[in-house]
Amino acid sequence: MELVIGKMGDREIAVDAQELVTGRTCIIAQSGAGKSWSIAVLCEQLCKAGIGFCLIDTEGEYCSLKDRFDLLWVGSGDDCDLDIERVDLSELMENAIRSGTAVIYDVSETDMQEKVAGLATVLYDLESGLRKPYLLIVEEADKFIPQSGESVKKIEEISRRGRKRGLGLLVATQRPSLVVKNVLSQCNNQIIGKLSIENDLKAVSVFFGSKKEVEELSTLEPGDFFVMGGLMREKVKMKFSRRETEHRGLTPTLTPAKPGRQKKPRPPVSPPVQTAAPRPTPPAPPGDEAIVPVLIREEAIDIAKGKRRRRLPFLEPEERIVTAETIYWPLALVEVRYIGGLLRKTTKTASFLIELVSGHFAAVSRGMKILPGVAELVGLDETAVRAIAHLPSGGSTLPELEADLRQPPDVVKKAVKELEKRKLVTVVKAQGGATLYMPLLLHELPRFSSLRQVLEVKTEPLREPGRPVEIREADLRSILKALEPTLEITGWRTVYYPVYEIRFASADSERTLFLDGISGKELGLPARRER
Ligand SMILES: Nc1ncnc2c1ncn2[C@@H]1O[C@H](COP(=O)(O)OP(=O)(O)OP(=O)(O)O)[C@@H](O)[C@H]1O
Repeated sequence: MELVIGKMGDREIAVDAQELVTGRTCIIAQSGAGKSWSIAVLCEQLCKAGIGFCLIDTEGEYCSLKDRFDLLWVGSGDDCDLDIERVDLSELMENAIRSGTAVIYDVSETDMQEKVAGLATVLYDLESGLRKPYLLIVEEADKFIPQSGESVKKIEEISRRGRKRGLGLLVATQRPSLVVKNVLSQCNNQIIGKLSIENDLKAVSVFFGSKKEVEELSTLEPGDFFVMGGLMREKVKMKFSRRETEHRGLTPTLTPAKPGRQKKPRPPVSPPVQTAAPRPTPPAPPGDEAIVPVLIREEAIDIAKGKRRRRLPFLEPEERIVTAETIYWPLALVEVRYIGGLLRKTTKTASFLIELVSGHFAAVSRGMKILPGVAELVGLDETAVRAIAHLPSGGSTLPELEADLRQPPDVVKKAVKELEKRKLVTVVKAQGGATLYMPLLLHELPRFSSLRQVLEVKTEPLREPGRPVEIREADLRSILKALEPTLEITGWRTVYYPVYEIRFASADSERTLFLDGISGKELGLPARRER
């Protein structure tokens, strides 16, 4: 039997169902490259073909499959079919294997390791007797079978011995270099999408015949994957089909099932299993959010090792790495309104991300980019900001500036003195003896009409203190007001970004370097002692 999963140009691409269900398959791609989407497409096809599987859902994002298909959702909360804390797992899985029922095992609200270990053991033991084709799908495999740290041994055993029992394994990860090597090497089927981190490209290079193909991985679009191994007769690069059910990949919380839906009766699961007891769900207090890091500390240290300074080539670097700490850097997504347009009659909106330690703007997608923002203006008073914003590159005299700012001479003089002290203006004697004040800003001031930042990243509650915020809403408001008097801040969302702070020391000096916790690239952020 074949399952159609996508297209290569106009050609439909189908995989061998037997191989998928009883073989060992890995789906590998970086965050946002379409893993959850492709797993959902595979699940939809398996459901249509009536083939049983159990999907370990770590984010509570697959329950939308229930909108179209008859499957069991085991999890936490009233909307699930079965309460994960109370269900008799052996009974449930025996019935599911016998009847070919699909099960979503939603561990997003539980102690995942323990629940997944229990499930893997039950499935393996049951299949030792039943030997009926059934597929175990493990999302975020790097959490359960990590290269370093505690691994769910039963999953490793399934990867080695499951096939003979009819128990297949599909593991998905965004960080192949962090998954137990034995499991990936047992995967005779590979579905590999976009990857950019060097270590991960190295980890999958064994599956490719040429360096060129490995390099191509970093250029793939979301949904594009190489499919290889026993799933197909030949390696193909294809795009997964459109999903038939809603994609909730960006929503990490459990989503309630729609009321009043018409559904076919579920396959019998007997004897009846305990159902979830209603429990009160107190609203969680809104806390700070943090963007989930991709790089682990060991990798950050590896990257930092390559950045140690050396005086002479070929000699050992003289710098040591003294500390490597994860720092959560405060950012704010700011929404503003102001009067703009050609005739300055239209209300305009803009949004931007600003880091709240020094005032740089930031762009976040797969990693963070630091952009000139208002950092040079932080700490200036409102008239000084207005003065620097009004100074033309050719300079102004004090009386000209007083007229522009409509401020008395002593106020303007004070502002200019402040700018001089901060080296943001220089004083030049023009021909004829006039004193000109010329701006020395390193970067152009932001133009609001071009600011359109959105933030589409996965966040989790901030679990440790972030780097202290130094720019608050009121501080930013006074800078922005000085640049655009009609502007008002209409939205402010603080989010913390993961950064590794690496401290180097040599015999005579110390320095700090920041590495992006997602891309591993160096970030130009201010070190603590420098402020
Ligand atoms: N085959 C596809 N066709 C069209 N769009 C796709 C496809 N695959 C992925 N996308 C787009 O890419 C986005 C990200 O996909 P998805 O959530 O599956 O990524 P992911 O690899 O699971 O990310 P994460 O690891 O962060 O959960 C989707 O919201 C969707 O917009």
